[in-house]
Amino acid sequence: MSEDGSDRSLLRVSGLRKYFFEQNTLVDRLLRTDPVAVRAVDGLSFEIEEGETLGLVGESGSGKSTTGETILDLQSPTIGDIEYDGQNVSDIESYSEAPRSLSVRAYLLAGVLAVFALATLVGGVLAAGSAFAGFDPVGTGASTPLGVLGVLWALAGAALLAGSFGLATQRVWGWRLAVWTLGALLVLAIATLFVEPIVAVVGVVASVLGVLSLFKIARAYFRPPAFRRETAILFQDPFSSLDPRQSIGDIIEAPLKTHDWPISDPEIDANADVTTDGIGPDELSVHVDANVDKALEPDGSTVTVPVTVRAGTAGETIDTTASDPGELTIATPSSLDADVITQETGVSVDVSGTGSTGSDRAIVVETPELVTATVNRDSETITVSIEPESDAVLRKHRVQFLLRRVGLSPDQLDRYPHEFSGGQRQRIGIARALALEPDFVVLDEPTSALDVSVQAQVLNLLDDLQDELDLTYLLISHDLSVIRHVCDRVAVMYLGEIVEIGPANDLFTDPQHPYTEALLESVPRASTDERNRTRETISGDVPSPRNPPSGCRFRTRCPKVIQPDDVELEQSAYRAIMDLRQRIEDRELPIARVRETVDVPAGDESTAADRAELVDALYERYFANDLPDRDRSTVRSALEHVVDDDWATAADTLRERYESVCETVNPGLATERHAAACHLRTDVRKEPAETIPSGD
Ligand SMILES: Nc1ncnc2c1ncn2[C@@H]1O[C@H](COP(=O)(O)OP(=O)(O)OP(=O)(O)O)[C@@H](O)[C@H]1O
Repeated sequence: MSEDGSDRSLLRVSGLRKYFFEQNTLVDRLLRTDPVAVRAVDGLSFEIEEGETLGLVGESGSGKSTTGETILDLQSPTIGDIEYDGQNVSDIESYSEAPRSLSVRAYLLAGVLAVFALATLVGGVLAAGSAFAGFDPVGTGASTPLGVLGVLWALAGAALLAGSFGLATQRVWGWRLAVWTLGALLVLAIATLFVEPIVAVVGVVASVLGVLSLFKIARAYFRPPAFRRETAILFQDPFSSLDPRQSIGDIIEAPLKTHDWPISDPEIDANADVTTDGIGPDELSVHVDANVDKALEPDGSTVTVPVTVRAGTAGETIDTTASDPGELTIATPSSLDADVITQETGVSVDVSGTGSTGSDRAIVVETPELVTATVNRDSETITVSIEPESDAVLRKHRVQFLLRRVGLSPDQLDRYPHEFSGGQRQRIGIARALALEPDFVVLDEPTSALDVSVQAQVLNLLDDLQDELDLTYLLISHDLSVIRHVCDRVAVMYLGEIVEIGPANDLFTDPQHPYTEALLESVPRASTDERNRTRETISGDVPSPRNPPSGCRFRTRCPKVIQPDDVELEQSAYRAIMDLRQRIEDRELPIARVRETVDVPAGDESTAADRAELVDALYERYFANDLPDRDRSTVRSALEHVVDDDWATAADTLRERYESVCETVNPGLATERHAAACHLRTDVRKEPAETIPSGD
């Protein structure tokens, strides 16, 4: 729950599935091999509230990382909905929702493309007109073949014009149309080569220029989706996730460049808040660039630049390194040829010059860091223009700020990852993750590659950053102590499903699902009492996500699997029967080996007594402790069918008596705050039979 007590969901996931399809290549399809689905994430539904940390815990291979990556759209979901801040992620991603503001350069290039399209259209019409309609105002005297090409040029020109209009209005079809028509124009230009080489050369050059400008426009249009700016991921391994050939400054700056940060919002008004000292406001005008919101934080829909203008003294040198570190003082004398010396740490201004008006009074303008001021003075007015620093400077400042924020020195930005320790590298990873000011961060095993001694420092840093920046976290970990230490709520995953979800404290003190209980039991404890307790570890291997068990996926390993009403066996005996049944279904009983140990021949050569001996041997192999009479007789009857090579009847015999609700019905999670998908819970939801999407 968020700090103000409201429970606003930032992320809502419903029915999320992510299947990886194997044997799904063209060759497989030609050979008619059916694709195999690896059901990495299989029907997750949960919410994450603003400001909270949800932990995702489970054994290796349970689908935690795939869940995180699918939520962030680093993998596309097979099916299911992900809503972020009330909006479906696929809508946030859509092209029509791309950033509203385009750079002037992109508009300019779209204009160039339109002019080229228009010229092509006009040229084509003139050539066609001259060849076929006696319309030849500029005397092209085009031949019939050139006339035919002219018609095609005109058509392509019209299509390109439409395409550039579509681009300017941010439509996907505009992009496609422009690409296709430029391709067509290139072919036409080559065709024209055989008819009119000069026209062809002009056409080729123009088409190539068109293609180049198109790619530049595309870069501006097809920025990575807005959703990715609001979210980030911190990877497990700080060694492999940082490119060793890039300086850490470049590493942290990379997402800023990819997303064209800083981004200006044309809907934010910019104005100046001017105080003057010794200079009459009536002789002062201040122009503020509309895009200063790039450099300054807007307050609602307005960004205000505090500007102080004061009279300076001729001969005074103002060294801004000595001023308030949060502020940059830019000064110019009234003459415009002031000697401004930019240093890495600030700006010094020599105001010894005299004003063009003859005054020896200098003008000093103080503005916030990251905007620059230029002063112009004529006999009537002093004009101060405020504009943001260049994007490159703003990005560098941001990188320095981020480095400071994660506890590293901003001077280190030219150094390379190998010069840092594991903990420091993970701090660099955090700085990179936070570069675009995300609201939601997936932390994928953030400390598991680190020394124990630095794990706590990194976790504390993440905690501080969460408070300071109102971050919401999804923390993926198999380390229960990390989860317990950090998370508000916890979801436990097993084979692609959430088996239990609830507040961290409730889940750790009162686990509801046998899998959660087993996971908690498997954690080594520090105290002697605890160490001596009997630890019930989970038996068996995790089944394959290619063919997960029916019903409850944990049932093949569950120490509490539910027996049918008329069966009352010890859990271990029931488990042994279930395991035997599974082996029979998989036809994996080592009959031949057991036959050798008791020296019983195969097939018709064996007598009834031989077969009984073989059944005895098999029974003893799997049931060291004898079963009650009725169960012994059922199991032996099944084994007899096995010995007679009738595996199907053997499996049916066992299924008839021992089939558990755990295998026939998939338990779903109830909507309670603390819920477990287990038939032992009275509030369990019974899931309908599922349909598996195909690999198409
Ligand atoms: N690209 C892929 N192609 C096929 N199978 C995949 C792919 N990525 C993951 N899987 C499978 O999906 C299942 C879930 O993997 P995932 O990495 O999400 O699990 P995890 O719980 O994060 O495990 P770990 O803690 O080991 O990272 C695994 O069985 C894995 O083999």
